[in-house]
Amino acid sequence: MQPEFWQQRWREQRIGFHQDHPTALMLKHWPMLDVAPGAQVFVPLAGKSLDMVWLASQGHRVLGVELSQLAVEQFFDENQLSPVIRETKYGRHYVAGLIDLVCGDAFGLDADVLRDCMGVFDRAALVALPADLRQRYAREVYANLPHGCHGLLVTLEYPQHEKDGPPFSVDDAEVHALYAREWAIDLLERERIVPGGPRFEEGLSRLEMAAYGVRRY
Ligand SMILES: C[S@@+](CC[C@H](N)C(=O)[O-])C[C@H]1O[C@@H](n2cnc3c(N)ncnc32)[C@H](O)[C@@H]1O
Repeated sequence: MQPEFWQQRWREQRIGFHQDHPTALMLKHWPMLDVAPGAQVFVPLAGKSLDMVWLASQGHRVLGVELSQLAVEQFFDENQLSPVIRETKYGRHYVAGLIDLVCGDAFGLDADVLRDCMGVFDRAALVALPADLRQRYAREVYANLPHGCHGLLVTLEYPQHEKDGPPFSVDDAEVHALYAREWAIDLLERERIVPGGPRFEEGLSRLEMAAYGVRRY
């Protein structure tokens, strides 16, 4: 999945993954995870997700990263936020209130910039990546999060041969293979999505969404 693929999706506004509300599984499970209110929460592959607004409303500082400048600009415009912009080696940071959204490559982040992220929220991020990049993502991005960091990972599962991603199917075995050496993984909920809907699920015989609590040892 090359950056140009996503840049084009944003240019053409083919962003069916975007929700005009915060993720329901986050609203349900986040409060039980006990991420301290002042903790910074990492939101990888953030898009213009309203999850960032909700996390900030809970008192969290948010560190998002998103490749597309269009997505970043739409996020601040649509939420009536006026960001202050500064450049670092990680990209262009747009900062407003508790939210710091970096327009840059998640694979360019290091342990230094992520050192305060005691929380993580991953929706449509791991599953947006093809298999080889998922391995790099776990090894190179999650590995830079501090010990004790905890949060929520939302995945999708469906018969991969029935449809091409993204989003890709990432099953329970893969989640464990990617993370279990460094992270405690706890399946919180698995939700069956009724097939035949008008969006991505069209044509799939089975589609499930799973929410995992994750905690770095
Ligand atoms: C499927 S979307 C999900 C966005 C958001 N998490 C949501 O729930 O709406 C994936 C996003 O990741 C961005 N992206 C893809 N690869 C990236 C990378 N290497 N670094 C930062 N952002 C990336 C894309 O531009 C796209 O906006």
